[in-house]
Amino acid sequence: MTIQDNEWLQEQQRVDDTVRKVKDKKKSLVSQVKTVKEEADEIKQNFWEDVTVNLDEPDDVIETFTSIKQQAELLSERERSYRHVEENISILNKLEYSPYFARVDFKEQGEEKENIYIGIASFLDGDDYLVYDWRAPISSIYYDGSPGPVSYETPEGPRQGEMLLKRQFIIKDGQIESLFDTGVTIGDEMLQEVLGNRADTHMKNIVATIQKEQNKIIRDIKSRLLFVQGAAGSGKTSAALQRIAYLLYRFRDSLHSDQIILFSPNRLFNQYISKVLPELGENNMEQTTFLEFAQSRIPDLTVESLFEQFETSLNAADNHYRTKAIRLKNDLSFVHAITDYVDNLATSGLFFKDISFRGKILISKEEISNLFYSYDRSYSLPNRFPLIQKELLTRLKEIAREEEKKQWVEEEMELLDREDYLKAFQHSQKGEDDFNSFDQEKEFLAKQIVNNYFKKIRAGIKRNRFFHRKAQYVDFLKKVPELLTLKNYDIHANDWAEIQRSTIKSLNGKNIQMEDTVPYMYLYDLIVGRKSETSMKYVFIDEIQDYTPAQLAYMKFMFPYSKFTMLGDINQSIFNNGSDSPIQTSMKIFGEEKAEIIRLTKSYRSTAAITAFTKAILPDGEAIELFEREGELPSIVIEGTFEDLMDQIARQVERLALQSSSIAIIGKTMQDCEQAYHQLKDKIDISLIGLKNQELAEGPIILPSYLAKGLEFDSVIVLNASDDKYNDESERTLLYTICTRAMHHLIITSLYQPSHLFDRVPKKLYK
Ligand SMILES: Nc1ncnc2c1ncn2[C@@H]1O[C@H](COP(=O)(O)OP(=O)(O)OP(=O)(O)O)[C@@H](O)[C@H]1O
Repeated sequence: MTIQDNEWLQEQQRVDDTVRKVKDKKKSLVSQVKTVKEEADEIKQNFWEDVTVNLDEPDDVIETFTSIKQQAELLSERERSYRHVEENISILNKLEYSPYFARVDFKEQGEEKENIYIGIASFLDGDDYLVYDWRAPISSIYYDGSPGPVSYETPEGPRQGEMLLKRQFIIKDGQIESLFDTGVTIGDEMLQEVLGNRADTHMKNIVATIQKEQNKIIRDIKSRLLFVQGAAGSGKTSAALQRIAYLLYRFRDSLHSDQIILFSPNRLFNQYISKVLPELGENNMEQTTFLEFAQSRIPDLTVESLFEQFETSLNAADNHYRTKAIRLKNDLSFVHAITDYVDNLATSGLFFKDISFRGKILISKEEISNLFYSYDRSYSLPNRFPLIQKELLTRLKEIAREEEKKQWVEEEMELLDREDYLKAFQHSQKGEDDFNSFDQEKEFLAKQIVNNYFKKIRAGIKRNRFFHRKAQYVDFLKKVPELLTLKNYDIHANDWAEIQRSTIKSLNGKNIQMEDTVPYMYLYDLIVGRKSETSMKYVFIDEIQDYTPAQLAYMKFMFPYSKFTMLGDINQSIFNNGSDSPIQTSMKIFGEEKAEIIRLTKSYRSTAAITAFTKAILPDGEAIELFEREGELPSIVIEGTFEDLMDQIARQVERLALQSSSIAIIGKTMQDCEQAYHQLKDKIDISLIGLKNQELAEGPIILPSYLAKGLEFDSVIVLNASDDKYNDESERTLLYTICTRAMHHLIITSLYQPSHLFDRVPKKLYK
């Protein structure tokens, strides 16, 4: 549909009018913010002058305390309102630049026609909505409907009417750059414009062009489990982030951004998505990775990352055992075996550690065990821990008193410096009786010395360090053959012995393998008591296909009251072990009631040429739909020597740099990337991204496959996709994941024969 010049003019006038009002509003807020800030500064400056400090009598202390509290509250109220006004100004700045991106004309039965303009936030002139927030109930007709009869949900129930017009704008700096009237889908023209742009180092919001299926994900408020299976580049992560913004808006009185947590694949990804919510005027949710989460719960061991597991299980000689161990330990039945094992610990079988000091046992593990099992059976294991802590602390106090009289304390006293003596002297002066003897000073010092040493022991007791977590886990492993039929996992007695040996070796080296983390945490939680995260209302898990059944079960255990949103793509698994699909697993664990599965099939990231190529890598890629966007054919380049391969890559980087903002060379493992990096760094300007250096750098980067997860680049060069690099069928999904990171250009390089996993790709789809 063409838009008449005069209509364009009218729309520009409305934009001008809105922008003018936005500016006026901003002006008044800026002067307001100045006043509030000055007030806050003044309170800060005069804080101590305005409170009455008098500590003479108990009543005076209370009065002083109240006065300080009042003053602090006043300050924090001013600071809050300052922040609030600042946030509003920041939204107005965005509206001033681009007040809205869409207009729908809506006529409800028996009412006047309304022109609804939609932008990233609402803006009112008196009672008049000049701009509606994209999350307002009425805005959903823009995403879901096309001209004709439409309806939308409101908290009061559904509303019906007719949409008479659906129009889209691209407005920059207050000027309409493009204007389209659209039909069924949210304008291909607008999407074309948006997607044709170069990639940024950070993800952008998609509120102007959210598609109908994505909108379902964003606005779902009923499901306890929302599962999104979507092709690479279909907007899963984008939908998840806009969903968070939606939830924060919809439940703004009861939901806070720190009650939402997103589990992402790695830290690089966290950075990549960090700007989306602030751009929409919302605070970021909590973000973590499974590794960080596990590490915080196993502080005394170094937790192996999924990627280290990937690298070692690829390179290690004990690959064979490791693969079997991984399969078993990731399975739900292994988690159940732990529950059975713990059920048998009610009357005996718990492992404790001696509480020792200076090489001497203060309280032996036998004593602790006797004490522990002296409680009535009706006390659950976790309930006994606080009781035993209390008892141990009391005993420790008695022991400390004994200890104070010992020779070593005297000896330590000799080594004290003048200041310590001075303190002791001052203390003895303060004593209630006037008897200021040398003995009193000594007593005080002895107490101090012992206390200093015992602080650590006390802290340990409070953290249940007397429970021997490692020994318990090792004991559990020993009992596994009684709890499970290992043969069903193709594990025989000697395999199991080998697996145990390797686990113990890791633990002794203060490390824990990824596949042991969930069992290790779960065992501890069942015995000592879980510290579940009951305040989290929403848990989002991205790249769900890389989570094991055991991990998912543990998530449910840890977040018992949360609603889950899971996003994944079965075709992008790191380990393709061919068991249940993530959907089946999640349904098994979370139940099908109040669960919703949404499938996204259209891929928006890549040009049609790249999507056609990448979907052909998959045996069942037919379901993936292309978004028609022009671009050059992917190419496969073969070289005969490593040096030539590096020269080729350097040349390609130079060529692509002319047309791309972001270029990534993606290798299979870190080792591959390091090797290439050492050659390339002398030829081109390039940064190596690894587990230890997870910072998004400007300019060309080289990174291993698993760190590229969830990211996208204008141009992707696949580092040596030769047949011996990617030989196993299970690596098909990895190759697919790498190739689908490309938006506009995809170059596959190979030393000799390219991987046979490309064999099914028709020749016409690449150069
Ligand atoms: N409705 C949309 N409008 C504009 N851009 C979109 C839309 N949906 C997705 N995109 C763009 O497509 C690209 C891929 O989106 P996103 O990263 O969210 O996909 P994904 O499904 O999480 O991908 P992957 O699984 O491959 O990591 C991004 O550049 C995103 O901005």
